[in-house]
Amino acid sequence: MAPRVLVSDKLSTTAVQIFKDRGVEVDYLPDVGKDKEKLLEIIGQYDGLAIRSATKVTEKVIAAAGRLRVIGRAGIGVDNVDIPSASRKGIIVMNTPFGNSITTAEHAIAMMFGLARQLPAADASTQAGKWEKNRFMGIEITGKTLGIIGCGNIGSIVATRAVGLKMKVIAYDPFLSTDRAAHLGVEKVELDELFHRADFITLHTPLTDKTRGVIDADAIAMMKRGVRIINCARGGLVVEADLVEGLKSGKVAGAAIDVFETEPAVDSPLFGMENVICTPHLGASTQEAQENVALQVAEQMADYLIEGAVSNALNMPSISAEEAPILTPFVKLAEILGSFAGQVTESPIQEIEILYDGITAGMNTKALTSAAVAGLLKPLVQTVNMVSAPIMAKERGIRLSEVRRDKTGVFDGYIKVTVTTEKQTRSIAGTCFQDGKPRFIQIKGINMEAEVGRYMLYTTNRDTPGVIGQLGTAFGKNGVNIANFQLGRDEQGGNAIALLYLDEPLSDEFLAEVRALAGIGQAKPLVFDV
Ligand SMILES: NC(=O)c1ccc[n+]([C@@H]2O[C@H](COP(=O)([O-])OP(=O)(O)OC[C@H]3O[C@@H](n4cnc5c(N)ncnc54)[C@H](O)[C@@H]3O)[C@@H](O)[C@H]2O)c1
Ligand SMILES: O=C(O)[C@H](O)COP(=O)(O)O
Repeated sequence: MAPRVLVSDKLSTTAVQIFKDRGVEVDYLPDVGKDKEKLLEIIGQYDGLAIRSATKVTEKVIAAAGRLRVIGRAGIGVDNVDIPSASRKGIIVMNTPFGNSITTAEHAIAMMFGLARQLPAADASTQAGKWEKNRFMGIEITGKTLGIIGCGNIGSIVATRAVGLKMKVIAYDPFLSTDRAAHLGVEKVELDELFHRADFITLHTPLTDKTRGVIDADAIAMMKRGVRIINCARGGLVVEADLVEGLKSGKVAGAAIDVFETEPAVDSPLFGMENVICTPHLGASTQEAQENVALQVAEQMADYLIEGAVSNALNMPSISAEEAPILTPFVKLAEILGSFAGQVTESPIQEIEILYDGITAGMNTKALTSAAVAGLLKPLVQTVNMVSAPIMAKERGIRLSEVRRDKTGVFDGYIKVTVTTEKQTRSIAGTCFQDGKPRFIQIKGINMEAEVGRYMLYTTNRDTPGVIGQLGTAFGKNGVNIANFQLGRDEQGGNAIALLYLDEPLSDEFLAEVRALAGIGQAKPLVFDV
């Protein structure tokens, strides 16, 4: 039976033609994505779902999708898809990470010009017959400072365009290496400095726990009077109520907003404000970008549904059918080791070395390395996957190396990920036991053996009596259950570490309490996709 795909958002009809040509049955129902009940009613009939940002693929939709095998996002952001739920159900989620980047960067630049010369308001006034030549005094952008928050695919394109426009470009992105910044012609700065110096600020990060509300009242307070703010990335990066206050006070001279806290945005306090430009999530809406993403998503989904080939998947490694049973647990292990390193690393990465010992040295280390790098980059680069991880590492100037060697220790084989940043070198090793479950076996050169849990806490301390006791007492006092508690140290009285496997995530307050305990060095909450 031919696989069947539902296209539930407005995609170029190129996608429909490709599905048909590849022998996939397709229903093009571009309004269904906005109709939650209808989507729930019909999703059970499909093997594939092709979407843009309007369709919300919630846990409920996934639960109703009895035969769904692949969700294809014709675009970049997948924050409208519940990926953990899809993964749990074995549904692949794929996107098209580069197809609309240029178009979105151009929209941000257009917004910048729109703000500088108040084009929408000047147009409306002129067409209303007012000829208000004195009302619309603009500013030049030449020589002005553009602050880019998030210098990935789109941010980098904005940067090069702005350099061409003779702007001074500064960027804040924890994953931007000094070399890459130099190559782009931008100055890498810390966030506070960006706020202090920028005349225009443009946002190009994913929406994560770290970036949510990055432009709030405190941030605005640090900015130059007369700053202009552009958001063509995700609603939620800017606290809209704080932006409104900033505009009212005159601190913010203008704002151009393509994405909103709630979409569709049919009502907003920003609407009608002086020098505010709003567009309805149009960043990716050009003929060229829509052709790119529609063609690519349809080809990728057909490849998978017809041939089982996987590309640009966010939750699935590219592995052949034969090697899958042996490799899959080690792919998961590699991703977890990378994720551990990524979550504890706070400065730009220069080098990643992955050591394959014993049986792992004979495996498909390309897939394992990709999984480790994807795990490492994922906390910062939402769209990274096993296919794109090595390219993204390269683009960011990160040196990547593999070392393979015969079995050296008690384990049949293990993987060790060593990350060198501008500040330090850190390593983490793990293996899989017969049960296929990943275990951490060494952190920063200290041996230990710890299971991997969804919520974990990693702490460092000096090996002195009482530190661990206080930690346990603090957990008891706060009613947070510890499922597993593993300790390790390099020598008596030396450096010690602890890994706690918790039943629930820690609150910020409790984490602050842990960090304040006497003797505790670092205390880092970790989350793993297990
Ligand atoms: N308006 C639209 O229609 C439209 C179109 C395309 C993409 N987007 C959105 O634009 C955003 C960027 O897309 P992209 O393709 O450039 O993604 P990307 O993954 O290539 O780049 C994101 C960058 O953000 C950086 N980053 C992550 N956390 C950060 C933090 N806390 N502070 C500063 N930088 C941080 C990452 O290091 C990375 O370099 C995404 O949210 C995407 O969904 C919007
Ligand atoms: O993340 C993206 O690719 C953009 O937000 C585009 O969204 P759209 O496909 O709904 O225009």
